[in-house]
Amino acid sequence: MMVTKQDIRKSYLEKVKQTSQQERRQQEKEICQQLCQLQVWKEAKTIALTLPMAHELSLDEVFEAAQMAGKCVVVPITRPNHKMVFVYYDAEGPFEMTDFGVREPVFEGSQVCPKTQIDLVVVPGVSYSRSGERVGFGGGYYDRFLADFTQTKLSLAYDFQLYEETIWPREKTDITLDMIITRKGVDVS
Ligand SMILES: Nc1nc2c(c(=O)[nH]1)N(C=O)[C@@H](CNc1ccc(C(=O)N[C@@H](CCC(=O)O)C(=O)O)cc1)CN2
Ligand SMILES: Nc1ncnc2c1ncn2[C@@H]1O[C@H](COP(=O)(O)OP(=O)(O)OP(=O)(O)O)[C@@H](O)[C@H]1O
Repeated sequence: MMVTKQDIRKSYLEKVKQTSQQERRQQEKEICQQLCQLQVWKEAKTIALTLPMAHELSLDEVFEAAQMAGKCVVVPITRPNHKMVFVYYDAEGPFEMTDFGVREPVFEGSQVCPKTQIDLVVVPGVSYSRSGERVGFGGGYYDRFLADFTQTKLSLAYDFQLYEETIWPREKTDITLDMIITRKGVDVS
């Protein structure tokens, strides 16, 4: 049987629905604790996060931890041709709602953070394999952005997001992550 990335996305949404809010919040807390123990986290001055979609692993804890540690947080704005820039996050906004249901800072007036300035990118996604392969929501935004990114790129995952093997077809443009963090700890490719 051929499993497509689309199948993986569908099955992910079902698993999210089947997981209680309480279970999700608990895993997020533990995942954040795992992340904060890492040397790359401790050393990172500028961290790229995302503003949430309802079904995604919440980064609320991570935003808070970053702010407590005095780190600089940048978030993405999607641009034409599946490009993405990261801008300095300002909780005060202004924001606008995208068609795909994520709040984004308004591009005009935002200060773009140069890619070379980012020490750590927390990459959103649907599912991952132990070798660091990732399935996202299908825009190819992160694959494009990370193609020439040289610092640390990692993802945070609920237990059900992590597959032992890459069971979906791998594309040449897919970028392999440096680490995947679950509540149990770090999986390095
Ligand atoms: N919270 C969060 N923010 C994020 C991402 C994310 O995964 N999570 N992204 C991570 O990338 C970017 C936005 N990702 C997107 C992914 C797909 C589509 C989209 O329109 N998809 C089409 C189908 C795919 C296609 O053929 O282009 C659709 O839904 O109709 C839009 C944005 C930037 N911000
Ligand atoms: N660097 C790239 N250059 C050109 N096309 C690319 C690049 N990276 C990805 N693509 C294309 O973008 C499309 C979506 O890719 P894919 O399904 O892997 O997205 P994704 O990783 O799920 O999404 P995202 O990165 O936005 O979370 C595919 O058709 C893929 O071939």
